[in-house]
Amino acid sequence: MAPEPAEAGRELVLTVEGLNVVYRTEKPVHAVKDVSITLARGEILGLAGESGCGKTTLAYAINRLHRPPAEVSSGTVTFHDRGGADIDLLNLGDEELRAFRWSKLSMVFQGAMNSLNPVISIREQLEDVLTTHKPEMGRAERRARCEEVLRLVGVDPRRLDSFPHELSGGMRQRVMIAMAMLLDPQVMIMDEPTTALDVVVQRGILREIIRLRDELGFAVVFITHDLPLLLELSDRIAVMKAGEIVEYAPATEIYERPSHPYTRQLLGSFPSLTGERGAFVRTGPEATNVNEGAAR
Ligand SMILES: Nc1ncnc2c1ncn2[C@@H]1O[C@H](COP(=O)(O)OP(=O)(O)OP(=O)(O)O)[C@@H](O)[C@H]1O
Repeated sequence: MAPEPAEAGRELVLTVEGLNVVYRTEKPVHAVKDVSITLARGEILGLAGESGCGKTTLAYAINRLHRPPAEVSSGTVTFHDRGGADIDLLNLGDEELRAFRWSKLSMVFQGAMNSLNPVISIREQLEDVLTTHKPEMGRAERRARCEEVLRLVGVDPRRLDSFPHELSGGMRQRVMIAMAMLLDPQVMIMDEPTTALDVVVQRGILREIIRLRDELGFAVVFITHDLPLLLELSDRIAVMKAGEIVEYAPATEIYERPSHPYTRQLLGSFPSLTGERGAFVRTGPEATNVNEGAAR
């Protein structure tokens, strides 16, 4: 499937072309099949599909985080840097890759909140990212940046001296999002970032993500099996089935005119989407009142 041309006037930040990922196990699993997607600057791209369809494998491969037995058998991933340079992600050396991750593209994983080190304070864990990537940064500046990102995600900076177990699950996940934002990346890949949280907390965090995207202009690949949530959040949606992207269109089009039978089936499996069409509210960048919409 050829990548969709960028919408008029929208500059691209990421292009994935013909990507194939295979798990080289005894019986090889072709988990990602000829996937081509583009991500525009500031865009929220939703990646939908049932468990096991290959969403996580795709996200890992984009950021070169896949490990054997997973192998990218063909395809390209190109990052279009702010300065105009194109970065061929699949061919970066290890050092370049380390410098690239977090600073240009960061990831918030499924259950990331549990990956915080329990015996190290939030401050130390955030500062560690800065010391590694920006060794030139002074102590005061580092502290200020950590406070700033916590504020951005709605966590009181006084929490910096807390340990992970002293924070609720929602707060820990916000801390992980803050960490992903520390170096001001151009792209964030979020893999089921709120699935483990209750609906109210989930809504709050999603509202923050939309607001921050509007303010800071980063692009997001948002992965979830929760299609109703993606319809509200995303500009475009790619629907994945058994490793393939079977439909790829603006969220409104997916909702109003789903063309693939599998998309229709997915939409049909969410009772909240099958009622009065007028009840549905989109909260994309064009929506006038993003916060109110997302709060529903
Ligand atoms: N280490 C592995 N070895 C072999 N096959 C794997 C491995 N990891 C994943 N797979 C297979 O690859 C396919 C895609 O899995 P993946 O985890 O990417 O799907 P997903 O859509 O992200 O699912 P979920 O929403 O449950 O995380 C599945 O068939 C899965 O069984």
